[in-house]
Amino acid sequence: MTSQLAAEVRKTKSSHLLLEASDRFGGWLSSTRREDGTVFEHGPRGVRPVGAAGWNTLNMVAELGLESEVLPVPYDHVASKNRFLFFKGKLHKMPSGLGGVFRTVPPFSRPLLQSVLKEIMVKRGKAEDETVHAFVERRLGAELADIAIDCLCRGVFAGDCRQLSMRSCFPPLFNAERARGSIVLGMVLGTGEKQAAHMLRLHVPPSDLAKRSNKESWTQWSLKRGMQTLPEALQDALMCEKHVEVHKNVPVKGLTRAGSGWEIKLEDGAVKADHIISAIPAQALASVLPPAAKSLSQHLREIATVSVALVNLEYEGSILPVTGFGHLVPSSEDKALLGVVYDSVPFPQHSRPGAPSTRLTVMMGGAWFQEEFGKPEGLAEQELLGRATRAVRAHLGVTAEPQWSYVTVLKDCIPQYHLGHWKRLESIESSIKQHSLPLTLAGASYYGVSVNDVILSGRRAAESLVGKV
Ligand SMILES: Cc1cc2nc3c(=O)[nH]c(=O)nc-3n(C[C@H](O)[C@H](O)[C@H](O)COP(=O)(O)OP(=O)(O)OC[C@H]3O[C@@H](n4cnc5c(N)ncnc54)[C@H](O)[C@@H]3O)c2cc1C
Ligand SMILES: C=CC1=C(C)c2cc3[nH]c(cc4nc(cc5[nH]c(cc1n2)c(C)c5CCC(=O)O)C(CCC(=O)O)=C4C)c(C)c3C=C
Repeated sequence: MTSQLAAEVRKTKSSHLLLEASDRFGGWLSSTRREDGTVFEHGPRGVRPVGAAGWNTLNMVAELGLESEVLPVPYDHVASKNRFLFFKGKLHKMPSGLGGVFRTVPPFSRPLLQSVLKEIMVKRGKAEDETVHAFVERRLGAELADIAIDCLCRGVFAGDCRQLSMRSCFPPLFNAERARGSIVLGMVLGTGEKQAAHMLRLHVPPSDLAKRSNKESWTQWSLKRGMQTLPEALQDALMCEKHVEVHKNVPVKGLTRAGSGWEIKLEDGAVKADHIISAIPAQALASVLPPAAKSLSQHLREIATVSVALVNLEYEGSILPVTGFGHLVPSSEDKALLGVVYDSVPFPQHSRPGAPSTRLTVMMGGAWFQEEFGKPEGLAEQELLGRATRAVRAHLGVTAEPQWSYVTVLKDCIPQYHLGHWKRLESIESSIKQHSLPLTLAGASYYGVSVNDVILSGRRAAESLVGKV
């Protein structure tokens, strides 16, 4: 079958070939659509419409004809205003709005404003990079670092803020300190010409949909039939293109140099390419590069990933004691339990019509996966389901049994930008240059893990080649 594919590919005049190892496109964008209309997300569930990267994604959504599929969550929605922490056995609403900044909001022992004002006086750091925890502890105090930032890193990277790099995970805040000596001043005054020029280079004029997101102050959006709709629509659009071929179930097994290009080894057969855009995880790329690219492979292998155990739950009726986007759990409270998303609050349209129901997603593991669960392979679903429902009972007081559940282990699903990630990226880029490899990198392993970042990285990779076509 595959050798037939290799022969077919050689025969066609396609100038662009997309190869996907698995039986579906979209990677971690994965949604279950039940026959009764319920949608459960097993990967990302909301995309932020903010900034050039956010507009770029919405422009693509519009171009793919998905405007009518968009489910926006506006600024004044309860899911935008209410986000919780589970700390010392209790749920706490995170400070929001002006009131939340001036008042002391438990579990914090002083108003956020006090920490923010003090931040302006803190001396500028000198390190080339710093862990997220060290940076925030130095500038805003131990309490915010131990609780709020610890949670934030678990809810974006499923990662440990004591290992993650401030420079690579939160570049605007790192650059703000560098430019103005303070996060607060940097955010208020801007970080100077360098950043502005960078934004201009992005050149993302907003579509009507992106303008609408701005006008209506969306905080995030999803799609009526789930996030998986996006790669499906993209696949359909690509299949209509004359010079593009897309293939699934075709893992790239190896790469060797052939003249000025590559020979791509498939399971059975091979195809030739002038240039490769790699959108596979860094470690997967390392394992297919030729031995001559040993040092590049080594740097790619250093980009670690973590696994997440994800449990979707559906309960009969409206069973939540609070309403909001969900809650995060600091590692000091429970290392294994990262947080719970209250999916039916931001996206009630994904719930089955008729009788009320509550959909939750419990996420576990991340940077603590190995120490808490062992190897991700072969874990008992019942154990993970039990752990998830016990957390829902302890955190939310829900004693009912779920009427539907789905357990999955997402192995190596999220890259970790550990301390010194920027240096690794420099070594990777310079290795590609030094060996004149016709290779461009895209995807979550390098310059941002969000859906927006990843889509923008693909666009940039393609644009960098346009001159060569
Ligand atoms: C649980 C979870 C929740 C998340 N929540 C959000 C969120 O709310 N908002 C947000 O913006 N982001 C979120 N993210 C992050 C975001 O979803 C991911 O970072 C992003 O989808 C990664 O996309 P990617 O294309 O870089 O990588 P992947 O999705 O990993 O895709 C890589 C593809 O390469 C294929 N592949 C691998 N090896 C080969 C090979 N040898 N040959 C051919 N193909 C190969 C794989 O099969 C896969 O399809 C979340 C991630 C997870 C895991
Ligand atoms: C409330 C609980 C949350 C859990 C549990 C959670 C898990 C989780 N998230 C990611 C990756 C990303 N999440 C992102 C955005 C995001 N996540 C939550 C909450 C939880 N996430 C919220 C409220 C948001 C929106 C943030 C906002 O509006 O300010 C993103 C995108 C970040 C961006 O820059 O756009 C990513 C990436 C993983 C891997 C994960 C697993 C435990």
